[in-house]
Amino acid sequence: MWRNCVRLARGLGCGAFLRPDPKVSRCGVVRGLSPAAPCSPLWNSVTWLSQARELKDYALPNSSWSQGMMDLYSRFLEMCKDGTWKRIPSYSNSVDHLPESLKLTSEKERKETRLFPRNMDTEGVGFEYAMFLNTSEKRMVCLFQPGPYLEGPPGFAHGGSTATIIDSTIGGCAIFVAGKVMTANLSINYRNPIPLGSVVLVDSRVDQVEGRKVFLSCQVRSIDGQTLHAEATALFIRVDSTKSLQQQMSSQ
Ligand SMILES: CCCCCCCC/C=C\CCCCCCCC(=O)SCCNC(=O)CCNC(=O)[C@H](O)C(C)(C)COP(=O)(O)OP(=O)(O)OC[C@H]1O[C@@H](n2cnc3c(N)ncnc32)[C@H](O)[C@@H]1OP(=O)(O)O
Repeated sequence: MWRNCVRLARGLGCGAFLRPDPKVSRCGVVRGLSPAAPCSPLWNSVTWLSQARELKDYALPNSSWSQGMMDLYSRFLEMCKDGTWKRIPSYSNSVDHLPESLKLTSEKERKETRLFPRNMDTEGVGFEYAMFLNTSEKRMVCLFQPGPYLEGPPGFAHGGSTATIIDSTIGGCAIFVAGKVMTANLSINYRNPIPLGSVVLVDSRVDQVEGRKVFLSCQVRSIDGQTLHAEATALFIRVDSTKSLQQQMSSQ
C-alpha cells in the first residue's frame, strides 16, 4: 500500500501544486541570490538566504509525497497567501537556519553535522515533513509522512521518530516565539500507532511563557482529525537572547 502511495504520487507529480519560481529548482535548491520560500514575505525579506552556496530546502514537495500530503500542503500554501501562515523552509544543517549575523564564529565554518530529521538523502524513506507557522496563534503545524526507515512495530512508526517530529515541531514553535531554547522536558502519550506512509498533522502551540520557561502542547492527528495518535506537553528553557527569532530576523 505504501509503495502504491509512492507510485501514485510519482505518477501525479508535484508540479501542479507549486507556483514555480524559476530560480528555485524542483528539489528546492536555492540558486544564486534567490530566496527559497515562495509564499512567505518574512523569509523572502531576509538576507541570510542570499548566499552563493546552494541550500536545498527539504520542506518542498518531492515524488515520495503521497496525494494526502500534497493536498494538505497545497491547503496550507493557500492559507499562506494572506500572511496568516508562513511556510518554514528546512535545511540539512541547523546552522543554515540562522542569519549570518547570529552565527557564532565557530558556526560560520562548515561542520559535518546534520539536523537529525534531515539525515537521510533518499526521498521518502525517513522523515518527510513541512512546517507552517501561525505567529498570531503562536502555533506551528507540521505535515508529517513517516517513511519505511522509521519503522518500530511492523508497519508503524517508531515511537522515537514520533518524539523527534514532535520535539522538532514544538521546538520550532518555541524558537520562533521565544528565541533560542532547549528542550528541558517532553512528555508524550501515545494513543494510536501511526501507519508508515500515512500523513499526520503535528499541531503545536505555546501555551505560556514564564520568564525563561516556555510551556507548549501538541497533538498528532490523522488528516481527517478522527484519530488522535499522540499528545504531548513540553517545557523549553530560553538559553540566551531575549528576542524571538522572528524579531531578530525582521530587524536584519
Ligand atoms: C535548531 C534549529 C534552529 C532553526 C530554527 C528555525 C527553523 C525552525 C524549524 C525547526 C527547528 C527544529 C527545532 C529542533 C528543536 C530540538 C530541541 C532539542 O532537541 S534540544 C536538545 C535536548 N535538550 C537538551 O539537551 C537540554 C539539556 N539540558 C540543559 O541544557 C539545561 O538543563 C537547560 C538549558 C534545559 C536548563 O539549564 P539552565 O542551567 O539554563 O537552567 P536551570 O536553572 O537548570 O532551569 C531554569 C528553570 O527551569 C526549570 N527546569 C529546568 N529543567 C527542568 C525540567 N526538566 N523540568 C521542570 N523544570 C525544569 C528549573 O527548575 C528552573 O526553574 P526556576 O527558575 O528555578 O523556577
